[in-house]
Amino acid sequence: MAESDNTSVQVALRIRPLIDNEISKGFQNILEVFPELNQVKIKSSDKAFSYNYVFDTNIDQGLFYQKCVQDMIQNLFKGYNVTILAYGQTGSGKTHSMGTAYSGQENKGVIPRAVNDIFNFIKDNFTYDFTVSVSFMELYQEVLYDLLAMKPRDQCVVEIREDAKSIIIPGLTEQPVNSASQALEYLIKGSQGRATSSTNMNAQSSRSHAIFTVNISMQKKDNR
Ligand SMILES: Nc1ncnc2c1ncn2[C@@H]1O[C@H](COP(=O)(O)OP(=O)(O)OP(=O)(O)O)[C@@H](O)[C@H]1O
Repeated sequence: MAESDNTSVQVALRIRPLIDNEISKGFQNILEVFPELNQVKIKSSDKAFSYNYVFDTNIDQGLFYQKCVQDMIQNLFKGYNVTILAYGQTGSGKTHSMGTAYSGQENKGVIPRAVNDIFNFIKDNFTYDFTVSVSFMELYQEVLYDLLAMKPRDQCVVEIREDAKSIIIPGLTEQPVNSASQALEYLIKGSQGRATSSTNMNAQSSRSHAIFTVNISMQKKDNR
């Protein structure tokens, strides 16, 4: 993944700042952070936890991406699958960090930054022809929805199947894209169709899992 070791799965802990609502209720941060050791300690106990990366509340979106995601994007062009997964309880900052609810803003998260890097790599590469497509799905209450089907929600349901080699989703929309902005338009359109409502811990909770996939095929120009 990046500088700290070469294992195929790495974990980054990002601690989000307290939001206004929490500050007004007197909530306090309970973690002591040792970024240089990639460790956190619960202040009231001796319990410490280590990760591949630990980011304190002051890390900005750009540095977060640069430190723990950007290097992985190169691996796509070496033929690897790259998965970036955000895990945490409601309100912990998954949508913010991933940029799934991107609407064109400056303070963008991982997905728009990764899409930009993918197309920058393609633009600078003259050896290969590239074909890129995107898909976007949502798992909500055990039902899988195709967020790019552009149909009424009850007609967007797709099924998960398994063939001899892999998991497949027959009928899932794959939109061909030629630029970062085109790919991000689909991210914006798809995320507008997601189920959201409030939880006790997040006024704008996603209430679901979302998977945005970028498929890249590359063919050496000489081989045609
Ligand atoms: N690093 C951060 N800096 C500033 N604000 C943040 C950060 N991370 C999250 N937030 C804010 O915290 C709130 C909750 O974040 P977010 O919606 O991303 O959580 P979530 O994990 O996706 O929650 P859910 O699972 O309920 O969808 C939002 O108001 C978001 O803007």
